[in-house]
Amino acid sequence: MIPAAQSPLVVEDLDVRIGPVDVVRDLNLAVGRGEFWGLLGPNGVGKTTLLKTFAGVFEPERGGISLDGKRMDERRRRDIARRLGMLPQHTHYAFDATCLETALVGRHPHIKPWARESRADHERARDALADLEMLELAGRSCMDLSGGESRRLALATLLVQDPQVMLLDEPTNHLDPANQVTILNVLHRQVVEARKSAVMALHEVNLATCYCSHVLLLYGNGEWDAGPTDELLTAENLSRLYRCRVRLIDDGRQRVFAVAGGFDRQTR
Ligand SMILES: Nc1ncnc2c1ncn2[C@@H]1O[C@H](COP(=O)(O)OP(=O)(O)OP(=O)(O)O)[C@@H](O)[C@H]1O
Repeated sequence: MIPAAQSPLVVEDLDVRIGPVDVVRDLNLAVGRGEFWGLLGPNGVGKTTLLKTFAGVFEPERGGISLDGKRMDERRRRDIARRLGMLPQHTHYAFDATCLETALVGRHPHIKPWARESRADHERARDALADLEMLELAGRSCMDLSGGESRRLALATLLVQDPQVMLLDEPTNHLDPANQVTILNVLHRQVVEARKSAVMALHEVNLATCYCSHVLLLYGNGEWDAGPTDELLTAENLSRLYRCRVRLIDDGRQRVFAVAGGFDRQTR
């Protein structure tokens, strides 16, 4: 087992609260290289708030976060941006730029202020757009994209940034099932082949089962559970998590979780 100190993202004794919502109490976690963590919990439990805390942009009540062995609050923002990147839940583009120019913004933490992006930076941006099946849109304005295309462009920009730690807030938002699989395959390759570390908030439990090596479950009132996906993603835990009855369906080829309401009606 990798010692926690060598994990790119280490969370120690963390208490997070927003308004009246107790997000976590005493959270301890080490996200290692090659680990893909799923962050699951009901609406409003604090997944986005916790990701923002991991990114160093939301202040915890207690405890701290270390990035590559150094406390986050001792690092400069530019240094953090070279090591950690976040895909926010919503994608808004403030400037009318092409998709290629927008993706190139991901290189900014790596180049000197006022310097131009290099040929290698351009190649990296084109490769990321190609990975997200968006190369044909490279010259299109980012203002003219559909919801799903905007989402894929935001993810391409994150790939161009190339951080060790990726924080992903519902990356599959706005995407049809095929595109969900496309982008999760890209992210999974980043994690497994390039040995990156990812924490991804999502609501699609069956995608978490397929892609995540570990899960962090937020139950509300500061309660949480963390560990390997195989151990923690059970019908019992999911029923408690979402406060509705969840069943495991296993046809011998695939195991899927289903909310029992609709399923019960079909099989009665
Ligand atoms: N700036 C704020 N001030 C006060 N409360 C806030 C603020 N931002 C968010 N909240 C509240 O904090 C709680 C947690 O919000 P958060 O967005 O982290 O939840 P979430 O688990 O990501 O939700 P969802 O699954 O719906 O995206 C919610 O009740 C939300 O209304």
